[in-house]
Amino acid sequence: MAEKTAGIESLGDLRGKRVLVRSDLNVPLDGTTITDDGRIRASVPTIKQLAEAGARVVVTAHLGRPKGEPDPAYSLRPVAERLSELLGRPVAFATDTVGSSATETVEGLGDGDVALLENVRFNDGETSKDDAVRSSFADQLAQLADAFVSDGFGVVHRKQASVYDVALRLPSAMGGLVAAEVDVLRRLTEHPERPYVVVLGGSKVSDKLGVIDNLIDKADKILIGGGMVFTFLKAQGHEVGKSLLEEDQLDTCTRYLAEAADRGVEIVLPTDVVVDTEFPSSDREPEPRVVAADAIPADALGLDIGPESSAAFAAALADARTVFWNGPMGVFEVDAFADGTRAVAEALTKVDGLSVVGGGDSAAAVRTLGFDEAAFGHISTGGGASLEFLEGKELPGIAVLERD
Ligand SMILES: Nc1ncnc2c1ncn2[C@@H]1O[C@H](COP(=O)(O)OP(=O)(O)OP(=O)(O)O)[C@@H](O)[C@H]1O
Ligand SMILES: O=C(O)[C@H](O)COP(=O)(O)O
Repeated sequence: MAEKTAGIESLGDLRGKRVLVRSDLNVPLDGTTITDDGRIRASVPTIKQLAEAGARVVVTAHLGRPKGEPDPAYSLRPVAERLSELLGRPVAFATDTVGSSATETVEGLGDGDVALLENVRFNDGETSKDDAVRSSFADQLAQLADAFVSDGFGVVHRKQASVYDVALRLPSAMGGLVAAEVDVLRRLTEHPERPYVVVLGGSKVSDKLGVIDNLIDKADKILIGGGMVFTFLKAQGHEVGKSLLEEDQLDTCTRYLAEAADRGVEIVLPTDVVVDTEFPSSDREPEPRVVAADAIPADALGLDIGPESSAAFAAALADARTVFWNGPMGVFEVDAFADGTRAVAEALTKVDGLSVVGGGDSAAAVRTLGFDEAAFGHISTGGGASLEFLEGKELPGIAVLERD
């Protein structure tokens, strides 16, 4: 994909030009404190590159999922401050996206200056399914700039005004972050070195089953942990107590298990799990217990893979030459249920080949558990986007840059 798509140099001399950059600055916040700034750091090189080229850089991004109107809980102001620290230069903050503050802020930029517009999802035109509504918002965004750079890999799977429609209105280019992400993910889908092991976990079971469908004829082993486990265990006829379960996906899981067996792909499920009687909360000390995966008590729920499974997953990863990991193995945010995720992360750091971590929570897990990012081949900034890429779906934010 990337080789067909022009990079920033294709936009010509940018000195004095207003360049709108779509970044993914959707970071986790605790109040106004950024708890993981990985996506901001990943966005810095492109913004810096444009500023150094003399462009007047106008960054647009979303935070969370506000309902198409301003909501102070989702303000990008704290992100503007962090971006400014990381860039080592002021970042002007516009308190709206296309209104008077945005216009004045952009007008006030000198060559090489940087501005961040308030959360683009405070405008209902951004995410509207109605093409006309999205288009009219995209027209307003486009008026703020002379060129567009798409650099928010985490949103390229969204057909939204600041990702898709604006690229139809301005000379557009792919930013270095999107190009690098596409390049690595392509290595996972085209001729991966073998053995190729995929590790899936997390809580969004239905979101991830499509990936299994697409990888079942590419991967050698698929290791399943996290909240996904229980729908598979149930599909195998085991009781899962109060664990996360997506009943409507049982048939799909049964089909994948059969298909994998037919094709000689090993689907590895945990043999033991760490359970508790309640989901962790701040007003109760966890009481973790290890039980066999086929004997989860009716009053318990699985919150991590057990030690035997962690060792088995690490062993399955030991000789891998290509690994893709998406979704934590357990509720890693709570120490009592973080061991499985820690074991998989540790195993990935030892892979002799390409190891890719995809998914916002998995990437955050790696960092909060104290691993050095450099020990992994690549940590993707995209959760849904990297999954949809691996599912083989067309990503609107990339397709729009590649059109003739
Ligand atoms: N057994 C479990 N039961 C319930 N929740 C779980 C379980 N194991 C992991 N989780 C939760 O799954 C969440 C992460 O799942 P998710 O599918 O969102 O991961 P991700 O794909 O890495 O992230 P994102 O979709 O944000 O990019 C974590 O908050 C974790 O606590
Ligand atoms: O967190 C993400 O995966 C991206 O920022 C996209 O956010 P969204 O799922 O709300 O579109």
